[in-house]
Amino acid sequence: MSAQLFLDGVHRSFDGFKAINNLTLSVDKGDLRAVIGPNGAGKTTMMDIITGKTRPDGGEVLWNMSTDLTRLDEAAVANLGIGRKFQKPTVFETHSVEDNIRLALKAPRGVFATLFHRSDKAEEARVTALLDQIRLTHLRTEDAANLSHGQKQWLEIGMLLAQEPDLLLVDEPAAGMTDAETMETAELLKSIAGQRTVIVVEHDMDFVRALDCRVTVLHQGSVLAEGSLDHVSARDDVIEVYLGR
Ligand SMILES: Nc1ncnc2c1ncn2[C@@H]1O[C@H](COP(=O)(O)OP(=O)(O)OP(=O)(O)O)[C@@H](O)[C@H]1O
Repeated sequence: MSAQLFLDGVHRSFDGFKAINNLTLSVDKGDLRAVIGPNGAGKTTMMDIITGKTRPDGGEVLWNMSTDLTRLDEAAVANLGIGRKFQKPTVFETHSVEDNIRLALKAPRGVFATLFHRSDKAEEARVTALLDQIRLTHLRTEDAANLSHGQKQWLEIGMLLAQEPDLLLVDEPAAGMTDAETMETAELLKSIAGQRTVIVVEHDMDFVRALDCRVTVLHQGSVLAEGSLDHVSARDDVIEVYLGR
């Protein structure tokens, strides 16, 4: 097997409730994967387990089929090149867009440093390339505080990219975005995949459709269905868990 990330029989209960129940999931290097599922399906808990925030009661989470992430803490997981973007954007509001990226370039993985350093040419080229990728070149000298919600999300994605993650976990990026921002975010994540692996948890089906990628449906802590969005959304069991019939 060649999966970059392989969850094997993972369990986690909270007060007897099985939030993650024998979850097995495999993602290859460079994949773009959407994870969907009704409220309480275990999506956030799954991300928490991958990133070392929550320890499972059992099972393994293998990185490159060798390192069991469940034995590591959050900092060690981040250090392996696994970056996480939470739903709420966290950028340095009183710094310019380009300085936010510069700070992230200097920081150790998983921690944004708080000191500025002198920039060199290579670093400036990287800042320029990242700003271009996240579509914020025209706003590079603007304070981050003045960005729209969607632009702040892109900036934070850019800050994570500055840290060269191999795997990017993104939690509901489209929440609160305009329709145009939502579609641009899908394009951005598609442009990141291939070089990096991207796993996106999302509720917005227009966004998931725009991602045009393999979809995993979680339900009661395990995988209910997997395949294209058309494939999974045509299944009676998926329709049932979404519509509660
Ligand atoms: N720290 C915790 N303590 C107790 N129960 C928890 C904890 N974390 C999660 N749960 C429970 O586990 C279940 C799965 O929650 P989780 O947040 O992973 O679902 P989700 O699929 O991300 O849902 P949503 O789409 O609403 O964010 C829920 O019933 C939740 O209440």
